[in-house]
Order: sequence, then structure tokens, then C-alpha cells
Amino acid sequence: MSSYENILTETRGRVGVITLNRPKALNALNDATMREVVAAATAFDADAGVGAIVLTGSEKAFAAGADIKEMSSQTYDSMYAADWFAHWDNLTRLRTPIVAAVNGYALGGGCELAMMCDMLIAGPSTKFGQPEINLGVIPGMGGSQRLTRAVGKAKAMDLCLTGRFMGAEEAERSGLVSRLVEADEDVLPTALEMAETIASKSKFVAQVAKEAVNVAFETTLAQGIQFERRTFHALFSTHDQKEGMAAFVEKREAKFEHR
Ligand SMILES: CC(C)(O)CC(=O)SCCNC(=O)CCNC(=O)[C@H](O)C(C)(C)COP(=O)(O)OP(=O)(O)OC[C@H]1O[C@@H](n2cnc3c(N)ncnc32)[C@H](O)[C@@H]1OP(=O)(O)O
Repeated sequence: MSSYENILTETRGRVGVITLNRPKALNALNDATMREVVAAATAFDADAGVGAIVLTGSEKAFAAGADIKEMSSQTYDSMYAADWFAHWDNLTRLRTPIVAAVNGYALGGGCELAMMCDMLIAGPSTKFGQPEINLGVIPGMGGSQRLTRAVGKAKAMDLCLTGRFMGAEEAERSGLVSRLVEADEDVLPTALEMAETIASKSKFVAQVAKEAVNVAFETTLAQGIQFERRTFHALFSTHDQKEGMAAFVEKREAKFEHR
């Protein structure tokens, strides 16, 4: 296990695991923490031996938001000059699928960080929210945009304008959460199992599948369908398409070589 200052990282088989580790501040996301998260995830992304990443926090908090103490003295000039939060978004440009394993508070930047991941697994104690309005600001890390795409205008308006917390069941019903597990202690094992399943596939086909789903958020339906069809055609130039289909016909397990 290698450690940074604010996170822990380890590799379990073909899964890279990043654990937020600022327990005294409920994993509040200061700039240093997010630089470490992006650096660790980028290293996993570049590692041919890693097919999926899990990002998690503690049982009490995935993350209680961006670090308010770090932000409170900022000015418009300093925020603008540093383009605050711009580099945090680099997480969304990685190609390896990322599973967020979420327990406890996922508020403000914590909710936004979970939404930068590709799938969310949550436990019954999880509380999502965009309470920035209570601090005199609005979400600044994509919350008003990604939450709206995930749960629709009605609920996003409700959460961003009242600042109320949304429980795990409501989050699952609303489409924010991929899987709601029965007990908080099942969150990480379920996320790891999901990540291991993804990592057992062809790495680049999983990456292409992620890209195709994400294209749906950026284009018209016709453009998205065209992207999907052409990408589907292109996969017939790969070893893993030949192997995957041959394995089905020969009634055996596929041995993907990620090429
Ligand atoms: C990214 C943007 C632009 O979208 C903006 C944001 O993310 S703004 C932040 C949004 N998040 C919040 O507003 C939540 C703030 N935290 C809370 O409301 C509460 O801490 C709580 C409801 C999550 C938990 O309450 P409780 O159990 O009573 O614990 P506390 O004593 O409040 O907290 C323990 C400890 O953690 C520190 N803490 C908690 N959240 C943050 C935070 N976001 N930033 C910095 N520090 C945080 C809290 O101050 C306590 O530490 P001490 O002061 O005791 O040292």
C-alpha cells in the first residue's frame, strides 16, 4: 500500500483503490487532496494492469464537501487566477471506469466528486446534497449540471435551492445511484466486485463503452447513434472481438488480451 498525504492507494488484482483519508475533516476536499486524487487516478489509468478504479471515503463521510476553511478567505481574483476547481475536473477525462463507493455524507464537492465517477454504489446511511446555498454560493464543481442530468430538473432544483440532504433510497429512485446495498459495510465489497467484473473484460472495450455512454450527454441522438455504430464497426479490427465471439461459439471462457 502506497500513501499520499490525504489519500491511501492500493491495487487489488486489476482494481486500483483510492481512499480519501482526512477523517478529522470528514474528508473535506482541499486542493491538495484533489491533486492527489487526480494524480493517483491518472497513474492507475496509465497502468495496463488496472482495468477499473474504486474511489471511496469512510463510513461517516465519502466527503463533506470542498474544504470551506480553505475557501472562506478566497477572493474573486484569487479564484479566477487559480481557475479554482478546473483541474479537479481532470478526473472525468480519464478513460478507466471509476466506481464511487459512497457511505455517510456526500455533500457539495463530495456529491460532485461522486458524480464525476461512472457508477455510484451507496449504503443506507448515505446522504447526498448540494448545500452550497447555505454558504452563500452555488455548486462550483459541476453539481448544478451533473445532478440535473442525473436526477432531472425538479429534484436538482429542490436540492440546489433548499440545500436539503437526499437519502440513499431517494437517490437510487432518482437515478443517481447504480446500486443501493443493504448495509453500509457492503458498499466497498460491492464496489470492488463491480470493479473486478469490469476489469475482467477487455480493458479498451470497457473504455470504449464508457466513452459511448458519455457521448450520450454531449451530442444529439443521431450523432450519438452514429458514434456508437462506427465504434462498433471498429471493434471488429481487434483481437478481443475475435476472441470474445470465438469463445462464445466454442462454449468456453474468453481470454481477453486488451488489444
Ligand atoms: C465544491 C463546491 C463549490 O460545490 C462547494 C462545496 O463543496 S461547499 C461545502 C459543502 N458542504 C457543506 O456545506 C457541509 C459542511 N459540513 C457540515 O455541514 C457538517 O460538518 C456535517 C453535517 C457534514 C457533519 O456534522 P457533524 O457530524 O456535526 O460534524 P462537524 O463537527 O460539523 O464536522 C467535523 C469536522 O469536520 C469539519 N468539516 C466538515 N465539513 C467540512 C467542510 N466542508 N470543509 C471543511 N471542514 C469541514 C468540521 O469543521 C469539523 O472540524 P473542526 O472544525 O471540529 O476541526
